[in-house]
Amino acid sequence: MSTEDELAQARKRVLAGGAERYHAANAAKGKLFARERIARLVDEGSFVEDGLFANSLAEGLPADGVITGTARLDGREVCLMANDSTVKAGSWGARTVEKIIRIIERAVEYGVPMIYLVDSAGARITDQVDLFPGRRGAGKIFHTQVRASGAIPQACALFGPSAAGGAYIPAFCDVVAMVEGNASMYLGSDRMVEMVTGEKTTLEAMGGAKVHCTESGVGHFLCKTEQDALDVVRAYLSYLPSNWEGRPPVAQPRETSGADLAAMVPASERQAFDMRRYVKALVDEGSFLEIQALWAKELTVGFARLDGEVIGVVGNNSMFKGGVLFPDSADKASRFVQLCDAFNVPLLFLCDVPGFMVGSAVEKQGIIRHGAKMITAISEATVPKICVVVRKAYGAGLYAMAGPGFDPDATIALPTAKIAVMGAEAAVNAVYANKIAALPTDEERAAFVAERRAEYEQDIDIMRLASELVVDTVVEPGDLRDELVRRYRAAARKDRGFARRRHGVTPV
Ligand SMILES: CCC(=O)SCCNC(=O)CCNC(=O)[C@H](O)C(C)(C)COP(=O)(O)OP(=O)(O)OC[C@H]1O[C@@H](n2cnc3c(N)ncnc32)[C@H](O)[C@@H]1OP(=O)(O)O
Repeated sequence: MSTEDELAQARKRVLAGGAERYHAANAAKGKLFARERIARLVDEGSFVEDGLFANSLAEGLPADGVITGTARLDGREVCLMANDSTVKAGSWGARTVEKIIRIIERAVEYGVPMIYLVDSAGARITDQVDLFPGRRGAGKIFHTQVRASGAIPQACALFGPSAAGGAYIPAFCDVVAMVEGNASMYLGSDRMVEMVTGEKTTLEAMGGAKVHCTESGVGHFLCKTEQDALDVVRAYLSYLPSNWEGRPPVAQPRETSGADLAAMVPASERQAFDMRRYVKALVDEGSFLEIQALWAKELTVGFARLDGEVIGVVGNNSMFKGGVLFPDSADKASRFVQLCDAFNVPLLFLCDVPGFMVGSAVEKQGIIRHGAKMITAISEATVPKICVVVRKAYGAGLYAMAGPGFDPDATIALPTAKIAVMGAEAAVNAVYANKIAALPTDEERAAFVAERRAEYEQDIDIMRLASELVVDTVVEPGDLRDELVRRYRAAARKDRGFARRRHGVTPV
């Protein structure tokens, strides 16, 4: 049994983390000590730690390299873990693994978000028999995370490496914030890659924050500093309930920025406009939190507030690749729709979509299964869904954006809306190519095409579609926000039911 003094000494040693040289190395990279990260994130004095003395009989392994516990964040309970990279580079020993599993299990039991502050070399290779293969080995961390997914929010801030198995902790989170320059995720280190494949690369080039936030889509927020990463985790959680049974927190309603929605949408569909600007002008000022802003930019997704209530926005952005849907944008949408559906966040689809990309490159990438995944997510989402056709909704793009066949609570058209199997130019070409080719002069061909196009445009006129009940209403852009507020309010009492099956077989 320790004396009071010995206990205080032991506590002090653990709280100091690893040897000074590791602290100095981290500080030189601009990295904070794991305990400082926690202090900066949670409400002051609210952190309650478990397993402080884990592996304390071993030399040089304070807390076994991970800090776990409960805390309050903006007044709400959370569970968290933080790797201490001053202890064997934050690698996982057997107690590390047990502590991580226990805190995730606790988060599920308490029905509160789980936050992962990651900076880790993955499995502690020297201790592998104890931590790797068993029933409560490292694999159990991932199993527990997957079972927790959709039950509680899981958010990760990544400050340093997350090597090998360590890379899966972020991967199983809803979102990952990565600090530029220091954060990286990879299955094999640069040394291992060279040994196995001969490729010479670096952690940054292969799995750095920029790569994952702009190219692979594994990272969701690219952050300049550690503080930015902590702030974005806090912001993310502010839009979500503590668990799947709750409703998202309601905030004080705010006015819009006052920007003119009508003026933002050019009449010619050949002219691009920035859907992110449009969203920002529609929702409560300053409330749009865009997710994966730098990846698959032809589609924008994120949380926002409408009269104080949280919504999830999915919008086509014609500023990038004309707003056409690609495999990555389809994946981005499906994941976000699933996230919103899991946590009772109503969805708003803002359509300006020419359809899915065509051609051999995307077919080889499996555009059909990626598109099918997006359509599956939208079909399975039972939260209130409103589809606003801002400009065009062509082809399967209409289906992927929760068009009328996908049980939306409403399909709203703006006067600029066009809904069609394809645009007029493509349609006339598809149907009349032989007839056009048979005409003798350019003038005759041009006149024929212009006539057919005019007929086509008349056919898909939005007032005709309103009269056929294809859309539920047509509103002026200036009335859109009020219309949405009223409709979401009405849909809030919707009975979402439960599907009588285990789960679908999702196209992957
Ligand atoms: C589930 C399957 C798995 O997860 S297998 C895990 C495989 N992990 C790896 O291959 C990562 C190996 N480690 C690294 O690449 C580097 O340590 C990284 C993470 C990039 C950090 O580099 P750096 O900050 O320079 O630290 P460092 O290499 O000087 O290491 C500091 C001390 O920690 C140790 N360490 C590191 N990684 C591990 C590990 N996975 N298992 C056991 N020990 C590890 C190093 O040996 C070093 O110790 P010491 O200071 O020499 O006593």
